[in-house]
Amino acid sequence: MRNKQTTANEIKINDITVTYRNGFTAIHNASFSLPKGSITALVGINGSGKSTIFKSIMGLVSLKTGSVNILGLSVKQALKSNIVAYVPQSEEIDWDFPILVEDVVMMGRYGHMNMLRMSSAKDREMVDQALRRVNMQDYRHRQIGELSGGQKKRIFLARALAQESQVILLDEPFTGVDVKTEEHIMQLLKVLREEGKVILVSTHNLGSIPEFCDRTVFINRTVLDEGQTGKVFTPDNIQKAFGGALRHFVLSGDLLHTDDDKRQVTVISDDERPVVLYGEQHTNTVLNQL
Ligand SMILES: Nc1ncnc2c1ncn2[C@@H]1O[C@H](COP(=O)(O)OP(=O)(O)OP(=O)(O)O)[C@@H](O)[C@H]1O
Repeated sequence: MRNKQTTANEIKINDITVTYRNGFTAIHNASFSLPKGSITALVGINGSGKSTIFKSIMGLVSLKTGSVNILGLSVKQALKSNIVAYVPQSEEIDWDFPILVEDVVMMGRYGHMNMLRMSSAKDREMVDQALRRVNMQDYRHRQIGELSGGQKKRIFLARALAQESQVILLDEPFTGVDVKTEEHIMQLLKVLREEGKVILVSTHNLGSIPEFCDRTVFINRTVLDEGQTGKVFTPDNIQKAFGGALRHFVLSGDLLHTDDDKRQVTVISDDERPVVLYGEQHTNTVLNQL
């Protein structure tokens, strides 16, 4: 039986296995929790199952084993209650579809409207507010397809804000965005965390994880490790998750020191923002982002 006491303050992924129709098992026996008022990074190589985890939380794939509990509700109940918002990867969207920016954001309000989808003053106010929060109010009458990659991301984030959801899932929010937009999105996510939202972000920007994610889940078709970023974001786990799939530079010995100091600088990069480690091999500490 569902125990509201232990799950109402978190999303609980419990031993899930997802097998696609072609028989491929993308995720097996994965378990982790996402507490309210936290930002969690979902980290793994291409094809490790990050999008499949998102789809499991949104009820878009059926589970072969296990369960997903969202703040005390089943996935079906959570979707019905409109408490889960999703910011998709850019590739998933047909940008040629003719639709205005403000209409994309208004889509976040659909769950609050009746069947005729007539927007109320409150709906319009929430759209205005959401556009202001992502600093895109001047673009509301533009076609979404005319915006840059970073601007499109902000509009989809605005749609999630307009939805007033409890849970925000962001699939690669920093891909193709400039540093300023990345900073802006991170600041906004921090504010949403303070508001008590549950935020799950898949990202290849390893360097920004210690800066803004309280928790990290490393996956490769199952959970390799998970917990507070300060504890689990270690060189060993990064290596375990990415193996040889990372760009890896080590500066040591003569390049750094004139004495026999054994400490070295290690720069590990999956995509854009690298993670920088300093210390002796295996005792490196994360120096945070460059
Ligand atoms: N509809 C599907 N049918 C069959 N296999 C699928 C389907 N969707 C995804 N897969 C497979 O499941 C695995 C996990 O895919 P998923 O999209 O979850 O990975 P990901 O970690 O999000 O990857 P990326 O970082 O490239 O976005 C991949 O091997 C993929 O080919």
